[in-house]
Amino acid sequence: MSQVKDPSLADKGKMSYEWARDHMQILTNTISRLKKSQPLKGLRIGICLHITKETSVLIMGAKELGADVSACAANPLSTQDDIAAFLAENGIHIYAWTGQTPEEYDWCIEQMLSHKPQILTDDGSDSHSKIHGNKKFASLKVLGGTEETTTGVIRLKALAKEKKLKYPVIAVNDAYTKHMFDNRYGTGQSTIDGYLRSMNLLFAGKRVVVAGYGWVGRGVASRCRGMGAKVCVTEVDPIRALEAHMDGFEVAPMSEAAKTGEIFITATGQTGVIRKEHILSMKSGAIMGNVGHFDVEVDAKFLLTESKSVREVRPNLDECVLKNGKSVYLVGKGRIANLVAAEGHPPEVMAQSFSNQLLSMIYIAKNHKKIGRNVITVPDEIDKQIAIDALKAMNVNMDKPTPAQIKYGQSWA
Ligand SMILES: NC(=O)c1ccc[n+]([C@@H]2O[C@H](COP(=O)([O-])OP(=O)(O)OC[C@H]3O[C@@H](n4cnc5c(N)ncnc54)[C@H](O)[C@@H]3O)[C@@H](O)[C@H]2O)c1
Repeated sequence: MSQVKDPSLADKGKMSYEWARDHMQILTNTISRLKKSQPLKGLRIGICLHITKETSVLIMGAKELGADVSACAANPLSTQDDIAAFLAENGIHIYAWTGQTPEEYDWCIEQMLSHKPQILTDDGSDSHSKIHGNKKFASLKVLGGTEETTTGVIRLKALAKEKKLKYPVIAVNDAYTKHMFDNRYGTGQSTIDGYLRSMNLLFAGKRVVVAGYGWVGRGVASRCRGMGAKVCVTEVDPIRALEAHMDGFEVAPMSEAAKTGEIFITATGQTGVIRKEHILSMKSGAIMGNVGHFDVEVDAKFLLTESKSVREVRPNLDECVLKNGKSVYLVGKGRIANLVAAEGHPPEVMAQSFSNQLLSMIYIAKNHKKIGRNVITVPDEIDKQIAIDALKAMNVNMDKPTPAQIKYGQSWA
């Protein structure tokens, strides 16, 4: 029995699903192409992803290809309740609502796992981690899994390194057609969206500090610059710091950037990036938040429990009056702001990510015995095909190398 916030939102969810579906041509074309052969027939698929309108297109697609799907959210605050209601009405076993307590979040993952998924798709690896760390699920026979995000891939690779990984996993995040586009352009745009919905202040002329210049950080920094902000990047990797410098951004340590920044966005996947000492040195009025996977980048606990007072001044924006008398602001409780304060990535970019997900599920179904207990990347032919499909969907034509060029490219003389 599914559990969602309000089943009466299903009609609204249907409209949202249709809007996303109609802008996810790459994915819907793939689903139509494969529908006849039913490559997921009879398979139980477990999904632990952000329950958004784009995810509903993936879930309904897996169902159309024959799967029995159970689902839960990959974050306690990111579920779109109308979409969850729509999925429940359409035969998906779903356990998701927005505003979950940590206990409810955990319970929902366990409910999803109680359907005994044979293929498990995760974003952040909380469900993969549960299978590996909780005796209750030790007997589950998972054929293989997929993982959507950088942080989840890091956790799975750590398991594989300790030789504890129980089944093969495809690191969907590592496909070119995923991280170069979703992490960069998807998060770039939806971060601006989340911050605007929460604070609705002007970016132009503001000093924005972006922590991390990986795929996400690059996208966020470039979109903030596009909005007219003066962007400063903080990094710990010398090559990425150099790249940010040559891309024309100021680069500084957080201890310096904290004193002058007006808006802060963390995108590192690391813990303790904006700490108490940074927060205390900020200017009154500073706004901070995080778009990395977990809520460990900004010290939200300090802000929310050790401030003189805390009040929600706008949706997803807490004003924290510090003991030093300054007021600073936290977006979305320090959780993934582009999903908590906005709707996550736009459908066109998720069509690429979720085509990778769907084709990886099918690959696992066919090849799980061959892969072994490893984390592998999305096969090259799938990645390239998605790029070709994406170009087609966007009406972009490219050149083909001539036979002479192919020969020249393979010669040494
Ligand atoms: N919000 C979203 O929708 C979304 C989408 C994709 C990925 N993510 C998440 O965002 C995070 C970053 O992903 P990515 O793909 O950019 O990873 P990445 O590995 O490409 O980049 C992370 C960068 O952060 C830097 N870094 C690490 N510690 C730092 C510190 N203390 N200070 C400053 N910089 C530091 C690293 O050197 C690296 O350059 C991950 O948690 C990932 O799961 C979120």
